[in-house]
Amino acid sequence: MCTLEKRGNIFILTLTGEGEHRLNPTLLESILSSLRRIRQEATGSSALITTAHGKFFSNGYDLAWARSSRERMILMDSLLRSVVNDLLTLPMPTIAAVTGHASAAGFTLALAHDYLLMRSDRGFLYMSELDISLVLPVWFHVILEAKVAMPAARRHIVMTAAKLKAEDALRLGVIDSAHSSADETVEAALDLAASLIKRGWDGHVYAQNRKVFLRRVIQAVEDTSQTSTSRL
Ligand SMILES: CCCCCCCCCCCCC/C=C/C(=O)SCCNC(=O)CCNC(=O)[C@H](O)C(C)(C)COP(=O)(O)OP(=O)(O)OC[C@H]1O[C@@H](n2cnc3c(N)ncnc32)[C@H](O)[C@@H]1OP(=O)(O)O
Repeated sequence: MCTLEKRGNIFILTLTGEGEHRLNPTLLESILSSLRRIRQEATGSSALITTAHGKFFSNGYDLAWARSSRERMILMDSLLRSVVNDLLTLPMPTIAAVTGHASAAGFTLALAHDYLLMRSDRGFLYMSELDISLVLPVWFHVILEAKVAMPAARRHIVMTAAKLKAEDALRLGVIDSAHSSADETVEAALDLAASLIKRGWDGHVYAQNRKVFLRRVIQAVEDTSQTSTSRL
């Protein structure tokens, strides 16, 4: 599940518990509910930080739940698309404070934020599809293309299923900053959020500019005709 805390104009969405924070309908609906609350409660210039408890930020889709049926895979994909679309249209800056492993759909969830801060002592960013004989959904890659500039870096991430530590992710331009611990990562995210809020932007104008800046990503997220042909 997840919790939502408000500190001044900073919203902190935390994936709770010591588990892998696998993205299944229960967790995805909980995130969607929190994002709806943020839209209702935000007043003035605000920011969102998404983080997690334990050694995982999110270990990706809950394949154990979904493998039994195509319908379940499609539902999981559809709900994650909704979460990502809500993040991409949220009227405030968004920051992922990656305090643990982020795999495949969990990595994509982190990439759906405007900023990505990561702990350097533990945790990988890991597009694991090749290792688990699944095919990367096109929309996952469209997000990766928008966030990671170098083709060689994207090839390393997708075509070698690299387990990126924070120092690798920083060198490859995947993350904005690396920090010595989970607590340091959240502290840095709070500092970044405060500095962005201080600019006093109109959140709806911010969201409209992000829609221009990431228009191809939003198109891909909304285009459900591009579902992957992964093996279940
Ligand atoms: C036909 C259907 C059509 C339908 C249409 C819609 C379909 C849509 C679906 C399509 C699906 C495709 C997309 C898929 C999306 C998904 O999300 S699928 C699920 C993806 N998830 C996974 O694959 C899980 C991957 N995770 C793992 O393999 C592991 O959990 C892990 C991330 C590698 C972590 O493993 P674990 O052993 O738990 O790790 P640790 O014990 O924490 O660490 C291992 C060792 O590494 C050391 N370490 C960790 N971090 C660091 C660091 N930053 N620096 C240095 N060292 C580090 C750690 O200390 C450990 O070392 P030892 O202690 O020495 O072992």
